[in-house]
Amino acid sequence: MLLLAVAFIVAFVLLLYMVSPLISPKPLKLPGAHVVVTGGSSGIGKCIAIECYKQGAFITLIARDENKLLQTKKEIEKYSVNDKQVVLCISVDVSKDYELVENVLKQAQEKLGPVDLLVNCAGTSVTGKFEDIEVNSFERLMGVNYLGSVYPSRAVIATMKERRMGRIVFVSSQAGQLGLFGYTAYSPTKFALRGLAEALQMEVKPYNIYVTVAYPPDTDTPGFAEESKTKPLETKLISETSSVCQAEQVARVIVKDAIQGNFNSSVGSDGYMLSILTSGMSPVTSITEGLQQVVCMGIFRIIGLFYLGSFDSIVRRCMMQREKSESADKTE
Ligand SMILES: NC(=O)C1=CN([C@@H]2O[C@H](COP(=O)(O)OP(=O)(O)OC[C@H]3O[C@@H](n4cnc5c(N)ncnc54)[C@H](OP(=O)(O)O)[C@@H]3O)[C@@H](O)[C@H]2O)C=CC1
Ligand SMILES: CCCCCCCCCCCCCCCC(=O)[C@@H](N)CO
Repeated sequence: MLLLAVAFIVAFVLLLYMVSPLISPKPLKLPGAHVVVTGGSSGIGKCIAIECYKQGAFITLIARDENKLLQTKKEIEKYSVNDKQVVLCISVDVSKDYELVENVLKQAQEKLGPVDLLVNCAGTSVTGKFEDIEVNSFERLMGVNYLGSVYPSRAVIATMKERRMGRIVFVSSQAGQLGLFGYTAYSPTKFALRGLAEALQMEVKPYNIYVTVAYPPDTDTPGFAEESKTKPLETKLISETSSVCQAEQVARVIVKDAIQGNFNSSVGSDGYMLSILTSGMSPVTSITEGLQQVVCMGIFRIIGLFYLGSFDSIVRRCMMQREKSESADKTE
């Protein structure tokens, strides 16, 4: 009986592997490809642009600050692998006016050809207690992080469908996989990207277009330094659970996953566990990935419950500390 069950499982797994070429996309060829990176003038976006440029791609950088763009262009050009390569800069706010975003992307495509890979990396964060975050910050973050990814994607998708090829990356965050103290304005914008990516992937898969959602951990960038200035103590302590990554490393992983057309892109062991744990109804891009999810999800939930317990106790300790020092202040 046991033997029969084992034989059945083995046969099932073999069958899965036989059909695996049907669900695994063909890798994207970066040499000569046109890669657009929003938020490409700083941090993770800049490193993604450098990584693609090193592999022979033509780059369009999109961000608001022109000086930062030009400086980054110079920095990237140091890594050229042939003399035809171009780095184009476009100064535009990705979150304000759809028509404008569509226009500048049209111009970029006239110069460097149709977009092969779009990386939506422009984003920003605000941390604080729910009641301390300015009301307009909720709207602003949704604008930049969510709509700022919708607009460029919406602007390139028709051409990608016509060409029956293309890749779109959404840079979410580990805070787009679980909600943490201090991230009431930021997390929802990153969760939203996951919903967008799942729905879009189902629409465009028959057109050979693949969508990737990246969930980076805390990463050493100018944006992270800015965020750290006003981060609540609770958020700091909780985040220290996992260490801060280098932007180059995060970028390498994202570019590799985008090339392979993986739906999910995560960094490190926490990232791996979180992605398995939150895989839900997201598409799989390899049999191995599906099997890992089936086998590991329960165990990772148990580990996750311990993490949640420790986060709750951090929050409680901070609250008690605060109340103690407040009452001490009053009695003085
Ligand atoms: N660093 C981290 O710890 C993590 C970051 N992330 C995500 O990764 C992405 C990049 O983060 P990071 O590298 O730290 O960020 P940085 O702040 O270092 O860079 C942000 C980039 O986005 C551009 N940008 C911001 N707002 C707009 C806008 N409205 N229109 C166009 N461009 C804009 C900025 O240029 P300019 O200001 O000139 O427009 C800049 O190029 C973000 O989406 C972030 O949420 C995810 C997980 C962890
Ligand atoms: C089995 C499950 C294990 C779970 C481990 C969870 C560890 C959580 C650490 C979360 C760190 C928050 C990252 C946010 C980064 C970000 O987006 C901002 N820095 C942007 O600037």
